[in-house]
Amino acid sequence: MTPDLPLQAIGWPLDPDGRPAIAAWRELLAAHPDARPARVVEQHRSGYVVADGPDHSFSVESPPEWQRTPSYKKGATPTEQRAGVGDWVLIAPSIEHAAGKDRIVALLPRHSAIKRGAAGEHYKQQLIAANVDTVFVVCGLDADFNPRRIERYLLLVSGSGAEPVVVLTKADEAKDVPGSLAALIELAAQDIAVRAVNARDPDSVAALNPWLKPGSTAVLVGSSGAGKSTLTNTLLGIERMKTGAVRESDARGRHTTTHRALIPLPGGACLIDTPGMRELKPTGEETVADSFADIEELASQCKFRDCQHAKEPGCAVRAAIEAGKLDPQRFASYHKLGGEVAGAADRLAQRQAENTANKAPGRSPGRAPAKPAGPAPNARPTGRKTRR
Ligand SMILES: Nc1nc2c(ncn2[C@@H]2O[C@H](COP(=O)(O)OP(=O)(O)OP(=O)(O)O)[C@@H](O)[C@H]2O)c(=O)[nH]1
Ligand SMILES: [Zn+2]
Repeated sequence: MTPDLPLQAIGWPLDPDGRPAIAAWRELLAAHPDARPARVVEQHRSGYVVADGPDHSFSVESPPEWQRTPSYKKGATPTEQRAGVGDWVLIAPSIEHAAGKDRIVALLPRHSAIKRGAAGEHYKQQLIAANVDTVFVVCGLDADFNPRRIERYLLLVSGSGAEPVVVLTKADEAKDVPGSLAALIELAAQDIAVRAVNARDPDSVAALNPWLKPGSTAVLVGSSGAGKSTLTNTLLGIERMKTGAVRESDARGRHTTTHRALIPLPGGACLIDTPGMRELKPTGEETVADSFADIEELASQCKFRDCQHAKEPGCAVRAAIEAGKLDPQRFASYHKLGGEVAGAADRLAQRQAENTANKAPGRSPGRAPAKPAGPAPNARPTGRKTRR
């Protein structure tokens, strides 16, 4: 079987026999004999732009159930279950559209998903990118340098199925690169790669090549001005993204696109650039213990198994802080993020309970009980007290 070269160039995974590497994808393809795969490269409010090769992208219609407002009470598809940038979809000619526009007929299951909690009163998740192998957490070695924000990104990436790599830009202008690297020493202990680069210099950016193998997909996340567009340009070798320029709003004066373009790189990898994200709320699905394994390890040595690491005698965490072995700010971050994840997990569980209640036959939509059945997907940092 001839491999689908254009598809492979935008990340379509094939097994050695030339078949889609994921069994569920093969099944969906078999179930939709008239459809063909394409990858979402841009998401707009009205529909999607998909690609079936590195040089061919076109707009398609979304399924009707994705066009409704995502209200769980009305049974519309939740936002995170609709396609986002990086998703693989099956497309087929739309019957209503004589013009020949294709329509998305299926969303192929994701092998990874980077998500965050969306701003707003109601619990919502927002997909940042799907089917990503590597997440480059980009942070400048200037005034933007902030280990706490990096921790927050790493928490969101934990459990996504993608590998995080911390990319510190502006190394050429930084005064104290070793000092900044030392502030991230816990990451190295967790086997998270950290690379300091000059994003404008191709030789320096080549340090990221191990994560940019042909067929792989990487996403750049980081705050505005961190150097994501600069990195993209250097990797592309051309002036593609408008570096440093403020992205314009459309004619109606509002942003109607979530601009997250998927860009094929000359070396055969794909890159997804995200706009700078100001808010990084956990979804409640994260595992704080994974991102703070160093603190969890210390906590396992505390005298009391339900130690809050406050004033208890025999607290190994406080002892480590006092001995200068644990950064008190990292501990504060652990506490803060732990509380946020637990809060989001409660809201997620409540939403799931409401969803179940509304789907139950003979029930009119209404408020679900405050304490839902079933386990919350996550625990507070102190939640381990019952486990020892
Ligand atoms: N000297 C130096 N300047 C850099 C480096 N990386 C980025 N810059 C500069 O920093 C500014 C912001 O970089 P951008 O690439 O636009 O940042 P961004 O992350 O894409 O920002 P948003 O598009 O707002 O999300 C630009 O003026 C870049 O030229 C670097 O490694 N070294
Ligand atoms: Zn303790």
